[in-house]
Amino acid sequence: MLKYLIKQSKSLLVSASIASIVHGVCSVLLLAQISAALTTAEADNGKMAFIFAATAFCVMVSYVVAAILFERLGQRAHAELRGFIAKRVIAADYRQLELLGAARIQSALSEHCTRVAEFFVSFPVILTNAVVVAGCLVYMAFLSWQVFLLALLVIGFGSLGYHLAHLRAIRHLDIAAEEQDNLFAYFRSLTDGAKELRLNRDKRTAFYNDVLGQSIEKVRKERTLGMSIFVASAGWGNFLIYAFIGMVLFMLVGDIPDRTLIMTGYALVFVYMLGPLEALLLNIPRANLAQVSAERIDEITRSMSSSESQTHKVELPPLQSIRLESVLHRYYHEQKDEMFTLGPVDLEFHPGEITFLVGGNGSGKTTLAKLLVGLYSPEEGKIILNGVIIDDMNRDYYRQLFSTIFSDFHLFDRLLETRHESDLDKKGNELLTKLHLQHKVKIQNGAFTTLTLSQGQRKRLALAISYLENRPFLVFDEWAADQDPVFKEIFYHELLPELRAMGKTILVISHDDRYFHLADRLIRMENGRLTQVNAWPSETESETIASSLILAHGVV
Ligand SMILES: Nc1ncnc2c1ncn2[C@@H]1O[C@H](COP(=O)(O)OP(=O)(O)OP(=O)(O)O)[C@@H](O)[C@H]1O
Repeated sequence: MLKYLIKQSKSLLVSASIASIVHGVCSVLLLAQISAALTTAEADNGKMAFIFAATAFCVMVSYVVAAILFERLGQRAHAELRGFIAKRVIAADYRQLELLGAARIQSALSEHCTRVAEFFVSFPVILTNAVVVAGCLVYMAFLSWQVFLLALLVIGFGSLGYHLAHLRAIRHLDIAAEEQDNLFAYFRSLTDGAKELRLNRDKRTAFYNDVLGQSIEKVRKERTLGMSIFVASAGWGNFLIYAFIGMVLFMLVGDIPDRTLIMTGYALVFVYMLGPLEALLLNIPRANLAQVSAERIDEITRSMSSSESQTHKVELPPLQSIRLESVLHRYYHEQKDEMFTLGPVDLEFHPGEITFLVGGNGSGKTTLAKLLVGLYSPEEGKIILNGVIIDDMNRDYYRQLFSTIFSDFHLFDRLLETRHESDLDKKGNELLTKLHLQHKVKIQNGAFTTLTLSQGQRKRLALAISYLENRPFLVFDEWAADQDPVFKEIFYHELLPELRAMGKTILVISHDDRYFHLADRLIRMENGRLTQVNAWPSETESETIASSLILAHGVV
């Protein structure tokens, strides 16, 4: 991931790095000039002052340029990452997203993204200070090769200690990053489960103490451990530096004649080098944290594979028929080591036909609908549209035939239409009136004035959107379940026949046995299998089917 970001902003990164290196080099030159001014007896003060001022100016300019460029780089990386993950989420196979879960995606989009972007804040600090430290070492080598060799020895020891610490620390940071994904799921429960938590004190206490609190604590503990190991290794580095200074001052320099002069030069270099070294040791762990987050993002985006090609076609073919041939799908439930199998299903749909899909809870109705509309690809069997087999190459195109309202539907706050029809607002508001919503919500400039509606009203709004989408095939998954009796009547007796008259193909998943007789065809699902395909049930027949459903579930 870091490599991808670096590649995306190559020129900006190169410019920012050059500015950082110039800043580091100029800082060391400044040091050399200060040292020379202090230790050289006869010197051309005017010339030295001029060079000093020019170098100081370069330090200032290179610092500002590097800081601005890296800030831009950081913000760009953040935006790129968010865009990259969002695009992957949009393109991912729906089933992969279900398996991955919303929490992990949220965690990648928020926290992990921020940490990776922070790399670009740490990077200039690391780069500039590494240049200053390297420059100081070179300057020391210039003063004395023995001191330089000693410095290399110290750096060798420091790096070894740092590497060992790094291996251990990364393990803890990885555990923290993994737990953070769970934490995001619990954060969602805080808002999604707000009613339940308020109504039940025990649930609230147990949720906080045993679930959320423990997860927060685990992230805190593991991250603290990981970062403490890094900080300890920074301390080890600091200790080595002082040991190095001590050895140079008291052992290497010893009682040489020009001791004071030489000592002044060294002392200056050491003092000058300490700040950058500390900054270096502190910022490397941050870069490591970014690396851990980048790996996590990689892992999450890798599991969002997309086997399908995205459609670019705008025109849809006239729907003649959709045929499901021996279509099969399986869910594997890991915890219970259980498998739910839907199918093999054979079914055919034609335009202007209302099909009711009925069956008990968990029998597989929604799963069949997801297969039909192309959200799942069949594990076995095939779906055939107008004689053409649907596969990964054309499934996205095929999906554009459908407008669906599943029970867990989502309402966007605006009509997301790329066909910019000028009278979209007018058409939308007429539909809202038709669905008795005109006093609750309006469409203005393509956006809904509010979404704070009752569940039944939200479903009517979703229905209005389905009308506007004007797709040939409509799927309603227990749409009428939240409607009052009056609107249920309107839905089954007026809206469905009207949609059929418009030539739409309609699949209605329903438990409303009173209306089964209104279907052109009634199909029944039981434990993943279609047990009955019934054309044009009469009113008495639909009552019989309803009672057989009740008997099948022992509800009498
Ligand atoms: N996303 C999923 N991952 C794993 N298993 C699932 C998933 N969705 C449904 N299942 C399982 O598949 C079975 C059928 O579920 P489905 O939602 O299709 O039933 P349904 O007939 O629509 O039920 P209901 O009338 O309650 O809406 C259930 O036993 C359920 O446990």
